[in-house]
Amino acid sequence: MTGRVEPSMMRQHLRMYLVLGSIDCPVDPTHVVQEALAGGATMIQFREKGDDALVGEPMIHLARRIQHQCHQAGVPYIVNDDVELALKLNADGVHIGQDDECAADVRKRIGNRILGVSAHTVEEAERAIRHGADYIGIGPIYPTRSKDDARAVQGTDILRILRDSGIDLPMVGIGGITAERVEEVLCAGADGVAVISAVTRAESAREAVETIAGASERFFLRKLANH
Ligand SMILES: Cc1ncc(COP(=O)(O)OP(=O)(O)O)c(N)n1
Ligand SMILES: Cc1ncsc1CCOP(=O)(O)O
Ligand SMILES: [Mg+2]
Repeated sequence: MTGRVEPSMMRQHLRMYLVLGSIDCPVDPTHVVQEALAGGATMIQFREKGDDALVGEPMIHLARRIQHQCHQAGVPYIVNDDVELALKLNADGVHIGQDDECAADVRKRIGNRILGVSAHTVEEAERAIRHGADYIGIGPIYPTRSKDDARAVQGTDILRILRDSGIDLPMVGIGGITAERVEEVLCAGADGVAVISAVTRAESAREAVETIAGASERFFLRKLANH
């Protein structure tokens, strides 16, 4: 990568952002990824955490396999939390939260790779911007079963509050998002949706992604037509 990713490109990557690790998937996670990519996932985050999560070589092996799938599909591959792993794999980016390594330090370590930072308030979002975030992840928007230590549910109001405060950075909503909720999340100001269970636990990950991506596309086409 020669320079930092452009905000307009970042917004496209955030449209249908799949986040997953082995514990989120009732079947082989690489199968879920393959189906999700075929359905139109626009970015993938490897988030291998939780009680029964893989560690060591098996974790690295899975991380590499998913990275290869993303590379073949031309879709950016982001590593959650583990900056060391992201650098070792030469991933396209890293996502960190408020309890992880300081975003400014991560920016220095990863150069121009994509940096995503979780934020729950205007102050956290403004700090993430100062520290060099390319996008912010906002949530949980709705109740979630995929993150034990999730903060309080924020609803879509937080997205509106952030936009009304003048924050223009690419922004993705996360937490309990389903196809039926996509429009509400985008309407409140998000550029896209990040989902785990709505895709990983769907009977068909491909159809789940197609439905979510379709709802998103319809929203943005309507927005364009109304301008
Ligand atoms: C896109 C996106 N947004 C938010 C998060 C949550 O990050 P964090 O708060 O660090 O929590 P963990 O995911 O590490 O448990 C995310 N991973 N992705
Ligand atoms: C990682 C994360 N951060 C905030 S909520 C969440 C979990 C989202 O998972 P789901 O889409 O299954 O609610
Ligand atoms: Mg984290």
